[in-house]
Amino acid sequence: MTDWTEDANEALTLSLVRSSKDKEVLAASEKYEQFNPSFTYPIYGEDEKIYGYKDLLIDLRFSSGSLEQYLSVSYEEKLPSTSTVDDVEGTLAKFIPPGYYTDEEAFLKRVEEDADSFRPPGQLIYSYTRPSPKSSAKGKRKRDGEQILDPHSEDVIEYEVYHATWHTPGFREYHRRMQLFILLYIEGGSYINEDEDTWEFALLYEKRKRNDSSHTVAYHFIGYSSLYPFYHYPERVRLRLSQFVILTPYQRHGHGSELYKAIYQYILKNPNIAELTVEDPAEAFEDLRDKNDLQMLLAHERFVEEAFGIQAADGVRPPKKSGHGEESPAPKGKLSPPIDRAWAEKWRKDLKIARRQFKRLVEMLILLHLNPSDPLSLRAYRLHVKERLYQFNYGVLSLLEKEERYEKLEETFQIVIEDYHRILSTIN
Ligand SMILES: CC(=O)SCCNC(=O)CCNC(=O)[C@H](O)C(C)(C)COP(=O)(O)OP(=O)(O)OC[C@H]1O[C@@H](n2cnc3c(N)ncnc32)[C@H](O)[C@@H]1OP(=O)(O)O
Repeated sequence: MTDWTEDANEALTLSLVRSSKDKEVLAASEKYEQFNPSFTYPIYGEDEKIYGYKDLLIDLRFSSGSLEQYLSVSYEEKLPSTSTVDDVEGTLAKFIPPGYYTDEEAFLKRVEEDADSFRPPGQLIYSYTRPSPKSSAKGKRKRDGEQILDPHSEDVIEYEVYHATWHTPGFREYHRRMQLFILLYIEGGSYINEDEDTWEFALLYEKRKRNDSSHTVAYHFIGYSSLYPFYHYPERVRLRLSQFVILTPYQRHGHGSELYKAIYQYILKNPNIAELTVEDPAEAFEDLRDKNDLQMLLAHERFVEEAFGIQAADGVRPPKKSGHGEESPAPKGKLSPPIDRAWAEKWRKDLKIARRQFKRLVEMLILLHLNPSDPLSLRAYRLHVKERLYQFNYGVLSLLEKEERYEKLEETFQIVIEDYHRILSTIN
């Protein structure tokens, strides 16, 4: 019997299309043609299935910078249209702006035009570089030939982060093309309300030089984050990071971390913003945030000096375990429980980190050099963490009997500590 049901996540294929000139500069590892969404349930329903087709392909392409869209639906066979056969294009069309391309030739022409003219919307707030995937081959003799490549040529790729608001010219339309990625990649993600005027956005692009003598650059979209300001007493705002996405081909290359750093630097520099908070973070994002926050704190000379009681001259990193079961001497800094709360709060405010996150970071940093053979320190640490956990879970814990409450708290403590060890093991 023929199965007329297709998996919507497999049928929907996404691609970012570069102009022919821009494709020339790519390394083989970058020629990611197509990728699939993680979720399609907001579009095609809870079970992410499409009924009525065989070998269905929903080909949704984006011009890699301007995000102009092209949509084509094809299939091997289709059942005669009835109410149970899904309207593939009509359903998706409700989630993208009208006027998308359906003529491939016209779309590819647009891609070529946009590659020359597209510039990111908004203001440049942050940039970084990465070695080009091609650069590792440079300067080395190729195994299959005589050619020695020039080690000084285009070895790095630049990346730029732009800050935009609804008032940025053309941004509203741009955002309408971009927001589909939220539905496709963030579990529980939904479109934001365009009528709320105060949304802010951080947009990440790859800035790629052409191979020719013109030195033209083209911008390719990598990901973005949307942020919402809430009132913060008495006269500032707290910026809440609401959505954050890095497109599949660029994931796990440190771009999410750089976009996060860009947002954090923007907040640090802006006197109107009191702190950064995050709305309902996914686990992968929590890890990204923890890692970057910890690295930032450990690179902060003055913080490390005060926290660990070591002089900058001794190296800004806190003392590490010797690796032979012996511990280095316990540090004499402020990060030994009981913690000086006023000291911690001053740093939290200066660094504009949300309260719960800062407390977690402090707990992780204490753990970094806690001597497991010193029962007094261990006890002080346990009390320190449990006090926060008790307050955080007060609603649930207060309903339990005393014994059960202790058990639950201990259980939670062990889970938290295990997770801290996992995160700490990845940062050195
Ligand atoms: C507030 C919110 O919007 S929460 C929603 C977050 N967004 C999503 O889930 C959308 C889909 N996913 C993404 O867009 C990306 O994968 C992100 C934003 C989660 C991560 O971006 P990336 O560019 O891949 O992150 P980056 O390469 O900087 O990774 C930094 C660290 O984050 C953690 N991390 C990143 N991706 C993952 C993952 N899929 N699973 C577990 N940990 C992860 C790791 O600790 C990683 O360090 P490592 O690579 O050395 O192990």
